[in-house]
Amino acid sequence: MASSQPTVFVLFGATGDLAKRMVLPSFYQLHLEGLLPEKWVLIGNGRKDSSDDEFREHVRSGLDEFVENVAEDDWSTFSERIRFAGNGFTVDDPGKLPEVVAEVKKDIGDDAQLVHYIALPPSTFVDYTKALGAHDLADGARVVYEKPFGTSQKNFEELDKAVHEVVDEKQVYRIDHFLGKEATQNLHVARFANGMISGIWNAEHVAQVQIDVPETLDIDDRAEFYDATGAVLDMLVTHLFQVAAEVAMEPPASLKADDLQSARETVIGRFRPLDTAEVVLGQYDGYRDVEGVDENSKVDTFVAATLWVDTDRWRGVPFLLRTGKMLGVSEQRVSLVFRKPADSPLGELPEDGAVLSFDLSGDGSIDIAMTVKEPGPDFDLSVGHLALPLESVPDAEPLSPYARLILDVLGGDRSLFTRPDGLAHVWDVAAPLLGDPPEVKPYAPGSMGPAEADELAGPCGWLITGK
Ligand SMILES: NC(=O)C1=CN([C@@H]2O[C@H](COP(=O)(O)OP(=O)(O)OC[C@H]3O[C@@H](n4cnc5c(N)ncnc54)[C@H](OP(=O)(O)O)[C@@H]3O)[C@@H](O)[C@H]2O)C=CC1
Ligand SMILES: O=C1O[C@H](COP(=O)(O)O)[C@@H](O)[C@H](O)[C@H]1O
Repeated sequence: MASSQPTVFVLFGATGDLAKRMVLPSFYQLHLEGLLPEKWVLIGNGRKDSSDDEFREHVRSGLDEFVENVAEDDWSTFSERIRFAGNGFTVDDPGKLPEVVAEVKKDIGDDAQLVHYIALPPSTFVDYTKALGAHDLADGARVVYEKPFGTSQKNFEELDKAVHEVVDEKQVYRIDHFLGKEATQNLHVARFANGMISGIWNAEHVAQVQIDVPETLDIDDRAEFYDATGAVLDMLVTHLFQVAAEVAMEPPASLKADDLQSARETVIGRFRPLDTAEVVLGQYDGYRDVEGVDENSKVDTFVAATLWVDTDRWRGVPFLLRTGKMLGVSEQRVSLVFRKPADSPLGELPEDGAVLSFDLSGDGSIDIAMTVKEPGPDFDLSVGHLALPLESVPDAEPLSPYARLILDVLGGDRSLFTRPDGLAHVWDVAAPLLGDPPEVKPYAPGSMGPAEADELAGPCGWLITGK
């Protein structure tokens, strides 16, 4: 639950794509489910000088697009708590924000918790952080940073320094929304709550781990952002590394924020720097024709990589990571492929005949693949599948990842947010790839990426085939 303390939520970048698609619909979900404090106000910020009503119209059109059936009563109680403070926000000129914050605090209480959500292009994070300090809006506030927290090692270090000059680490919430997914949270619950799983979560039993996030999505709406970023920075070193850390971490002392964060950040420190011979980069045919993309762009829209985790638990087990745009299928799956029993009396067994997997998409699901006798007169082996959709769990009320993470910010729980020590290691792990990337190979839209990526997966192959 969020705290009951009155809250002023300032959304920087309130007119942007992320705000419209994720943050505002999630806030609305929390409002509908009664999970927000009794007294709260959301103040949108932007560079234009829009009125409260103009911004409310903008919010409403976003909800109509991304939320099913917005009821008028619900909208009315939601919209009356929405304000807009325009004219930008810089060190030299704070625009209207300080005066609107003061007005709102007068109304809901001077002790209101201030939460700043920075949903802006990453290039602006340093300046907005400095402006928070310059205009006395940082004291005691919580500050949420969107990903990526740093666009290069140098930029990460500069941002980290700027942030810590203005706020204490305990005030900082760095979002990686893959950590907020229901099925991602179930990675450690499945493992630490179930004796049948905890004992086999290691190299003795697991032959390989696949973290596979192919997407059919293109990049049309975000061409400029994407062409400056690419799949490695957009997905691999952010979401896929964080999920790999969730799988690979040692048992935390408790599931309290500090212990869980430490377990995740410590294991990132044991990721071996990537070997570019084990990385395949790709770009889909037609990418350079997209408006906003450089006609000679060499940006990667696909990456597959083998990650090695140098701990006793995982030494020798490849973590196969893959993601890309315009592929044949959209899935988000973490799979632990188990070793075949040695000297089985059943003879040759399928490579993918024992797999525990977590579907991270939507409300999430936990699935098991196991080798069984194919029912019938003959003694043939086949692979059967069991699925546990998490929404089918009694009393389940799944939250979207953004709703989960916003709720945690309001409640002051930093367990599912990243820390700078882990992020600093991420740049070390990625350095060989960023410094000397392999050639970007072409692939056909609708395929599963360059053929070279298939070789990384070994005899098991990628479990998601797109067929
Ligand atoms: N969109 C997505 O799907 C995802 C985005 N993210 C992250 O969320 C953040 C926001 O992304 P997104 O919403 O797509 O970005 P947008 O490009 O839509 O920008 C958000 C808003 O920021 C303001 N803005 C843009 N450029 C500047 C600038 N130079 N200085 C000050 N304000 C500026 C604009 O508002 P105005 O004109 O009103 O000032 C704009 O509407 C990024 O860090 C991104 O990496 C993370 C996951 C997914
Ligand atoms: O952060 C990002 O994530 C999305 C995939 O996230 P989803 O869970 O919301 O589908 C990805 O498409 C995008 O490129 C990336 O910026």
